[in-house]
Amino acid sequence: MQLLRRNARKEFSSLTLKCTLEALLRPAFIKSVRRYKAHAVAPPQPRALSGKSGHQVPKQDVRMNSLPSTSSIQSNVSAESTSMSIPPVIDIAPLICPDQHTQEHRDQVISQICQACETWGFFHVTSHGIPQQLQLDLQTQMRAFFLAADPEIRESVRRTASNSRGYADDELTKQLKDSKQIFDVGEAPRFQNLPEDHPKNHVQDGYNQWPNREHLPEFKSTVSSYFEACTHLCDILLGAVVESLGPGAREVMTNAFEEHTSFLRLNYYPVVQKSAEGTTDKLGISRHTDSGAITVIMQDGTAALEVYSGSKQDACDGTWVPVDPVSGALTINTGDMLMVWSNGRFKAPEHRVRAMTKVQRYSAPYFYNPSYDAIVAPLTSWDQHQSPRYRPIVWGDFRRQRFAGDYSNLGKEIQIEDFLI
Ligand SMILES: O=C(O)CCC(=O)C(=O)O
Ligand SMILES: [Fe+2]
Repeated sequence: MQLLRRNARKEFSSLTLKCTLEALLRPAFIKSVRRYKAHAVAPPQPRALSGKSGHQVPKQDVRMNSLPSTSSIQSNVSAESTSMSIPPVIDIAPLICPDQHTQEHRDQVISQICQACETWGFFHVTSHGIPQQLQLDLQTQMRAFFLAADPEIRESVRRTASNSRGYADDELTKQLKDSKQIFDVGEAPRFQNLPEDHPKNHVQDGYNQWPNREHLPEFKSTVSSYFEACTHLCDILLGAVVESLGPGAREVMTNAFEEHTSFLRLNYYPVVQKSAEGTTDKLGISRHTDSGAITVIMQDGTAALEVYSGSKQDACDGTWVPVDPVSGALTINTGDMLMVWSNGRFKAPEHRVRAMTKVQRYSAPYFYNPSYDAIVAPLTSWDQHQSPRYRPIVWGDFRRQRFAGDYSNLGKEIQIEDFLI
């Protein structure tokens, strides 16, 4: 583990912001236990698990994509987009550079994050420490990969039923084919002196496949750097919310993420065919919740992501609310595992992506997932009045079943509701 972290450290040597650099290098490359301690913060007051806590999600209509096409990221996001952004925008500088802020500031930020997780399950973060240049570089590589004229560049890394990592253009969400193409990559291999596809480097999700260096020389290093930066950001975000989940939660999470199985997905949404009215009934991604703990989404400047304001899975009691990109921010959402750990207090929001009818879109969600053998069960000590609402889940089993459903239509896909007590 330490060795891998040390290799990743090299990737950041070009970062310039001192605070960012320190934040990226300091805790993420030492053992998880110490990572969380390095960011230890006073717990915010636990909030009651009640529909009345926090603000209510206002109802509003789906807003159609009105942003111009952009080839570069957040800097091109229009003012119109940001003013419509309803999930909160949280400046997390006090978490990224704790030495430069007071404990009070850190506590404020943590309580904002917890409130966002309890209500929307979505928020945007600024001052997150991931350099804009790295994001721009990632977008350049995404375009180079997905738009490469030679299809063999993608075909050579196509994922299979036994290897979830690589390229796909046939992803299913809730048994529906998404109008997008993806490339998935996970943690660097354990044995770096052996090829990535060596059996010793196979994990449950498979192994990383990389396009030929001759065609895309910067792809692997850029994607790997961005992956490590997201891991570090998620360590910090989880470290922030964990204190509010009661005594013992930090240790549980620390153990659960010791051998994290996170993966980064590169999404490309091509322009789909539309009707004479200029609309489509297709979706970039159908409604779903993310199955892991936390997702960090880098959106390009094109609005299409929406969160459901309704109360129930697959219900019709809410509306689709835009989660438009915010200049300089990354978009964060909570997933099923954090919802289970928090015993339903933090929401795993249903979200979807509209299909592109005018311009193509790119996004890069990083899914922060626990160890395969982590047993995820409700932590109830933060509210003694609650009994567990979910049965314990072995993350690796849940993940395996979800991937099987994403890969081929198995009928009803496993959902977190199946674990409700
Ligand atoms: O493209 C986006 O903005 C979000 C993607 C997403 O929700 C996912 O890949 O699970
Ligand atoms: Fe998602």
